[in-house]
Order: sequence, then C-alpha cells, then structure tokens
Amino acid sequence: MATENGEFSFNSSVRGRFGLPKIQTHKKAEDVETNKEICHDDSAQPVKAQTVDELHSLQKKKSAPTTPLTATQGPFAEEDRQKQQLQSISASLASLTRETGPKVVKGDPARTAETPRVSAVSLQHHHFSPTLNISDSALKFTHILYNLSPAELYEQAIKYEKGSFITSSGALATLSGAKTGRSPRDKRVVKDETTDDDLWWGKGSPNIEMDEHTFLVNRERAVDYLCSLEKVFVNDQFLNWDPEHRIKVRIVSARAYHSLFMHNMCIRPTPEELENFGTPDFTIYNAGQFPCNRYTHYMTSSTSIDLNLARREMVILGTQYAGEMKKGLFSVMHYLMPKRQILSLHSGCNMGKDGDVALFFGLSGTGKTTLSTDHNRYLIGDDEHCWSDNGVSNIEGGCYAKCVDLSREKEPDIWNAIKFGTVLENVVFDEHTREVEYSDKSVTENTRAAYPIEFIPNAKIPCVGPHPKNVILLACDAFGVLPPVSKLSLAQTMYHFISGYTALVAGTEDGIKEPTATFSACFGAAFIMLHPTKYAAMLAEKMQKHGATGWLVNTGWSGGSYGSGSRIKLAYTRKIIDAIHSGTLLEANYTKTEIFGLEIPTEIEGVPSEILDPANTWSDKNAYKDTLLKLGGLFKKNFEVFLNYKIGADNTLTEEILEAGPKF
Ligand SMILES: Nc1ncnc2c1ncn2[C@@H]1O[C@H](COP(=O)(O)OP(=O)(O)O)[C@@H](O)[C@H]1O
Ligand SMILES: C=C(OP(=O)(O)O)C(=O)O
Ligand SMILES: [Ca+2]
Ligand SMILES: [Mn+2]
Repeated sequence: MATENGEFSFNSSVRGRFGLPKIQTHKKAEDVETNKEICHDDSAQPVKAQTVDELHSLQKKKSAPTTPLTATQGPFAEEDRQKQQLQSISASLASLTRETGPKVVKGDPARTAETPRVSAVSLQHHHFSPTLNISDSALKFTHILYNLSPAELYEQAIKYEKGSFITSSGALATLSGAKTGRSPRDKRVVKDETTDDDLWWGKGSPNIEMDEHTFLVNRERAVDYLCSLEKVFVNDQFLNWDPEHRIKVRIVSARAYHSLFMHNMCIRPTPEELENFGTPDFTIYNAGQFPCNRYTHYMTSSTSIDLNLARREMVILGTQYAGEMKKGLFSVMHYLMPKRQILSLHSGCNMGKDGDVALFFGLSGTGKTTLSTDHNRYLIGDDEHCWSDNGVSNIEGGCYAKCVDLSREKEPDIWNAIKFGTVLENVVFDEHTREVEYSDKSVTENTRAAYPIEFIPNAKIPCVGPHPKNVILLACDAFGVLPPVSKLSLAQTMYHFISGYTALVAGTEDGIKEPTATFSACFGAAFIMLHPTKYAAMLAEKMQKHGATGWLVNTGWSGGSYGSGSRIKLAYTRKIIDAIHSGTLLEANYTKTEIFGLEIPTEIEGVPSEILDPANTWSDKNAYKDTLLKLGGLFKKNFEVFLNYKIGADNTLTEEILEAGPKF
C-alpha cells in the first residue's frame, strides 16, 4: 500500500494475519563474549567519510595535469597558466565601451563549494582613464564552463535546458528552438576597405553588407547578453587537419547544447594542445536565444549572423540552430584558405584501401554525408574540406547527418554513430522508452545528428588524404530528367560546378508540389566569400594537374518528376559510386544524351540498365522532353550572370565551359 509520501508499507492488520514470522533478535551468548554485538550485512570496510558531503567528495578525482612541470617553471606555473587562460577569456568577453572585461571564474556556479577555484580574473584596460563608468555587470562574476567533457555537458543540458533528454541509444536529444535550419537571408558581412575589393558582393552573392559600426552594436548586444548570464560555455578548438594551416577557434555560447555540438564538430585539442592554446584566431559569440534589435540599421528580422573578417569575429543573435556556427566558420575558411592558395570545398571526402580519394560535392540533402560514409572506405569527412598542394584535409572534427527516415539497414554506420556523446536535434521519441522515431517530422524535417568523426568505425584519423582521383557532383533532381550517372569532361565539370544545381521539393505534406530548381554556385553559394569563378579556376587547375575525373550523379528522381516518378534507390546509387571508385565505370561504354550532352554508361554491375537513360524510364515521352527542355532553360538562364567572366588564365577553358551547357 502506498502512503501519502509515496513510500510503500503494509497495513498492520494485514501483516498480523498473513505476514512473515517476526525476526528473532536475541543475542547469542558467544557473540556477547567476543564483543560482536552488531549484526553485519557484509564484510567490507565502511567508507572513510563522516558526512554525505565528504562521501561525495571522495567520488571525484582531480584530473591529472598533462604536462609535467619542469624545474624552471616553479610551483606557481600551473596557476599562472590558468590565470592567463582566464584573462584571455575575459578579453574575449570585454565590452568595447567599458573599462574592463567581466570578472570570470572557472567552474559551475551551482557547485562552487566543491570546484577548485582559481582566483577571479578580469581584463584591465590600463590605458583607460579610471573615470570611465563602471557598470553593474563589472561587479558580478561570469562563470566559465571551459571545454567541458560530453558527460559534463549532458548534465548541464539535462539540468538547465528544457527539451534535453537522453535517448535509448545514449544520444542527447535537444531542441534548437524556433529556427530548425539556417537563415541565409539574415547573414551580414562587414564591408570595409579590404573586403570591399576582395569579396563577392551584389546579385547572387550570399554576402549582404553591414558597416563596422552596426557590427559593433550587435557585438555589444551579444557580449552584454552573455556576460549578464551566471555562466557561459567556452570551447577552444581547431579547424583543418592540415597542421600547416590549422586555425584556432573560440566559441562562446550560452547553451550546453551549443558547446557539445561544437565539441563534436570542430577538431578537439589534446590536453597538451589546450594548455598551449593562447589567443584564438577567430571567435564566435553565440547569443542565439537573444534577438537582434530590429531598430538597428541593416536588420530585417530578429535574427542576425554577422561576420567581421577584420576583427576575426562572428556574432549570432536570434537563432539557436547550431548549424549556423559550423557553416559560419566554413564561410571564414572560404576566405582565409584561398588567400593561401588553398581551395576550400563544400564536399564530403573518402578514400579507398588503395589510397584513391573521392570528393562528393552537393547542396544540402543531396547525399554528401550519406555517400561519403561508406563501410568499404575510409571516411575523411562529410562536408567541408581543403585541397592544397599537400592533398586534401577535413576542416572539421565531426559529421552532421540528416536523420529523417534514418534506418539501421540502409545506413548502419550513421545509425551506430548515434550513441553517447552525439547531439540529436529536433527528433521525436517515445516518452517512456526514449526510442527515437526517425520518420516523425513533427518538429521539423531537418532533424540532425552531430557526432565526432571517430564514431564512424572506418574514419581516417588524421583526416587527410592524397590528391583526389574522382570528383563527384551530386544533384538531387526532383524533375527526374538527369541520368543517374554521367561522365564529365573538365569543361562540363566546371559548368556544373559553377551552376551548382539541385531541385528539392519544399513542403512534402499537403498534395503534390512542383519541384523547384536551386542553383547555388560551387555547390555552396551560401558559404563562399569570393566570386565563384575564383574557386572554379582553382578546382580546374587542380583537377587538371592531378588527373581527376568529374562525374554527375543524380540522387533524385527517376521515371518521372516528384509525384509520378520515384527517388533512385540508395542501393543503386551506392553501386554507381562503387563503380566510379573501382575504376570500372571509367572503362564502360558510353552514349551521349540530347540537350545536356552528357556521357551515360550503358551498363553498371548491380544497377538495372534500363534506368541508366532517363528517357527509358518515363512512360510519357512528351512529358519527358518538355521537362528536359524546361530544366535546360533554367540552367541557361542561371548561367547568364557568368557569361562575362574568365575562368583562370586560360581563355580556351572559359570558351569550353560556356559550350558545356545544355544546347537546344
Ligand atoms: N539515392 C540516394 N542517394 C543519396 N541519398 C539518398 C538517396 N535516396 C535517399 N537518400 C536520402 O537523402 C538524404 C541525403 O542527405 P545527406 O547525405 O545528409 O545530404 P548532405 O550531406 O549532402 O546534406 C539522406 O537522408 C538519404 O538517406
Ligand atoms: C549543415 C548544413 O549542411 P548540409 O545540409 O550540407 O549537411 C546546412 O546546410 O545547414
Ligand atoms: Ca550544405
Ligand atoms: Mn551533410
């Protein structure tokens, strides 16, 4: 019987009639003699604690210092280092109008009694006159949760962030709030003397200008918001596995979800690397819960993602979608790397047992993550890479997979990566068993899993490889007229790279919708900073130099457009990709398609031959021709803006590229 306070007890009258016999507690004579009055439950030693607090303190061991102190460093070296680290963080969080950075202290404010505290540190601008007004925020402490471990971040998320739960496989389910995808129209880039000349501005460009002053207004808003909190998360991590071109990034955020996401997505420093981290090369201020002020110049919504290349800072206001941080840093790399003659790529990348590397370009949802994650190959990365004279390197330390309709059978490696440490965004799960229902789109269709790359069993660590042999352009063609695979000439590869086509179907719920074509230069116009032809010229030069072959793979529809046809089976696409990797497709027989002039193979092992030419798969031949012409027209129209550009130093290549588009 349950009592009022939930305990369970027997009714005494019931016990009287049906209960167990009473336990006899008479002392035996021998026990009294040997002084064993107490009845022991077990023979183990009792704990060495007098209080519960003392007992709890026994549970946690202090992390061992990683770098042994040398004699010359002296006993205070560790304290000095900690102080320097906190000073650097206080400098990052300093208001630009007041005299000091915030007083920062390491550790969880809820556990100050048990956290070994380094004395509070704040950055002093000694050159400022002391008459400058001190604000209330300068009188309080901001607790810094610095590079916490996944376990610590789980605890923070579950304790303080609504919508955080552990799923049955051990992943951390989170909600990203009102925004469940990126907000490209809310991106702003500071236009100053340097960027005015360097960057791509105007029609088609993702770089919408803002001035330095407005950036500082938003930066101050974010910093004041973050410093007003009791605690903020700070991640110090790296980008780019190429040690020569590694970038140090600091992410300041207000949510454990954001900190764990970036822990997974950026390269994680070793404890030694962290000790010598020093000053970051780039800093993100993520104040996503707090909106921007729409009375501010250049603001057209309550969301603003602001990039200032001169200050090497990014400010996020009004969106908690975590992908904004990783793709924001990607934009930065699209500026920094080409300056060093390194090509930055919106592509997945993997490598065969023999060292053959393939790149997978494509817009969101076309299959970069799915197809670069291949059980028979080494994964170098799923989304962002650099191609330098040394070969390829992943920019990131993790993967960000779409989870909608995820199945263990079709994508076992991604399925198995969703375990303890993985951030699962916006998924729906059973409230009791915490089994995730991947087909449920109640929150969003863009459900995601972010996990460290080593969660994929055949990840190549370090994530670098030799020069690519195959460059695969992925298009999810919802019109259903592009062939499942075509072999491209260099000029065709450039034409399709600059076009960056895909066609997705917006809103899959009510009724059949027309597919809408998207053209996104370099398969990532939202992230490039220079004119598309700059990246195209570098890609052409590298492909030529290293003898890479270009391919166009349609991961979208076959046998009709969205609504009448069906999506090409993932198993078939995998067979096509296998044939590209093995080199057998290069040796196949080819025929040429009309309009687009694409070379299509007549046979591929494991793929029904009749689907290789889309003309065969449509029952209504007139509808096929009309749709093909329609898509060709869209390509032509999109390319008009590129007609007056030269690609690289070679005039003939430019002419060939213009010739490589659809003809009718
Ligand atoms: N034939 C196919 N090829 C590739 N992906 C497919 C195919 N059919 C269905 N899909 C699904 O399309 C989605 C591709 O998304 P993803 O790999 O995350 O794209 P990206 O990384 O380019 O954004 C996955 O959910 C995958 O299961
Ligand atoms: C995170 C993203 O990348 P992708 O969809 O290419 O995986 C995104 O575009 O928001
Ligand atoms: Ca993308
Ligand atoms: Mn992806």
